[in-house]
Amino acid sequence: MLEFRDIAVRRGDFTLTADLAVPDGARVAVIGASGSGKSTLLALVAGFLPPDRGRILWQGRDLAGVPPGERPLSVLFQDQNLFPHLDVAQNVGLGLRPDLRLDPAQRQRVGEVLTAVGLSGHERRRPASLSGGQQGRVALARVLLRARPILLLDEPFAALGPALKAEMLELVGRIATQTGATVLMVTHDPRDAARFAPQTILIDAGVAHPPRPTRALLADPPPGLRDYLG
Ligand SMILES: Nc1ncnc2c1ncn2[C@@H]1O[C@H](COP(=O)(O)OP(=O)(O)OP(=O)(O)O)[C@@H](O)[C@H]1O
Repeated sequence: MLEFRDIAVRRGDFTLTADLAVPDGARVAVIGASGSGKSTLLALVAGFLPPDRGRILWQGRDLAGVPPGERPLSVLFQDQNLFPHLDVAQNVGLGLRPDLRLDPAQRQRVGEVLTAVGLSGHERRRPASLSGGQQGRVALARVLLRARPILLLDEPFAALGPALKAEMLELVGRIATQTGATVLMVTHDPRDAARFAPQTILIDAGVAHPPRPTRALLADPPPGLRDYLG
């Protein structure tokens, strides 16, 4: 379980509070207006931002003081975190060893995850020569390879068209099932939330609310969310 216990964090004039828990293996959307604190919530879990108050616990262990690279998670942003000077296989291999000194078994594993995301035969290509969807697949292959128990997604497919985005979310769903990951996904699109996440954390007026069933939330949105959805 991922727990936000009595969390408060300030960024300039803005304060976000959170007191909630996310069950193991859950897929949870994070929605709220622009500037409501969605990325801030993920940054707390990732360890990019320390809380001013409260604790974040994973399986009962306080994550305070654990550096981002040692946290039990993978993060995917919109830019897909790909390195332009490295080829596809290297970009994926980084997920196992930042120095890329992979042993034969690890190299084989890179090949397997590239096959799993439909990129077999593209190992030597650079990210710039790939389509947006293919770049997304490279990033997801790395997530699959790392198989960390928490996956944080900050609108990673926002730049893709609707069909491709749906395909990518489907792939994320498969990877999450395969790895058993608990997923937090920031999105501006309620359709993505409905499609991907049975539960949703709504952030409104500086408060991240405990997860609620997504469909019920979208069917009868509270005033703040209704204004945002338009
Ligand atoms: N480095 C910073 N310094 C000061 N204030 C910040 C900083 N980063 C974010 N903020 C403020 O914190 C609040 C929450 O920002 P955050 O990026 O978490 O919102 P968001 O919901 O992810 O927004 P968006 O949907 O536009 O990406 C905003 O009011 C923002 O202005």
